[in-house]
Amino acid sequence: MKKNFRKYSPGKGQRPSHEEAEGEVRAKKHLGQHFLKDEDVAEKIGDTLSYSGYKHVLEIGPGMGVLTKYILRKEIDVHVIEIDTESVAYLQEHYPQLQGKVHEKDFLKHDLSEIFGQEQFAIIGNFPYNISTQIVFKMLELRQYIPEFSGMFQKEVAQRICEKEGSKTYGILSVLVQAFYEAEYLFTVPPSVFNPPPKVDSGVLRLSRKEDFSLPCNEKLFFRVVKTAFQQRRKTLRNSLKSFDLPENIKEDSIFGQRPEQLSTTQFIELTQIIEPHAVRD
Ligand SMILES: C[S@@+](CC[C@H](N)C(=O)[O-])C[C@H]1O[C@@H](n2cnc3c(N)ncnc32)[C@H](O)[C@@H]1O
Repeated sequence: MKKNFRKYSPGKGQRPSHEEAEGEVRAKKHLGQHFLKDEDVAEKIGDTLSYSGYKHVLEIGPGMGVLTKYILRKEIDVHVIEIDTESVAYLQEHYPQLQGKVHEKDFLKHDLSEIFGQEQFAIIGNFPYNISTQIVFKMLELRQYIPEFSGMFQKEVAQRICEKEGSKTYGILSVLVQAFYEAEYLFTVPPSVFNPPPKVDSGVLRLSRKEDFSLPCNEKLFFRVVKTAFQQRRKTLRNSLKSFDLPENIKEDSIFGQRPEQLSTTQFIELTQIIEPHAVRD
């Protein structure tokens, strides 16, 4: 990591400190606002997408645009979605090239087909940590439109998403994301590069959708099996998955004798295939 962090400045020259700068957005805790003040980190995050194989990028939560400005340098159509009216006004004033592409909406509630139709788009962001899990679940729901996803989460969340089986932090997010995406933990970012600084380290990851991302099992059932198994993660699968009306001839030493954190994504798919003929259809 470089030592001389450059201060954040939206093209108006250096300022004594972020807190003192006039006309900037006041950080609101309930919106998870921790503004990045280090240009090198912002540029590095901007470089985490490949910008190929799709025409559009959506940035979630641009705030004052510190990351946006690096995405705008790429040859790609950039849209941003921001819930905070004050940030939206700031972006409209400082980034005229975003005209018509700043969506003042809640990412979790907005229908993104209103922006991109049925076209493919990548997602990037320094995400609001208070809704990180919901962001990942929405991305999974829309996976057929999202070939690439990168950005910053609380370090533990980023690590959990990329974790492999056998670890204590391996869980629902790891299995569900890795069923459809290659997940890479890229680098750690310290609290000192934010204003206000969060209490914990942050981590940047990249998710690249697998070429064949349709599972060889009932996908709805796969989600249910994974979630149910991890709700009682200390039980063996034969106990935690009782509600699924399992086959009667389960052997002790089979996959069902294991705990969920021991199973790879592929084994969860196999498990779903075994359960599928017995599962009550919804
Ligand atoms: C951690 S800050 C990052 C801001 C900016 N990208 C940066 O790096 O300085 C998260 C941003 O997400 C925005 N945000 C929070 N909840 C949101 C939601 N549901 N939909 C869209 N934006 C949201 C906040 O207003 C804030 O600007």
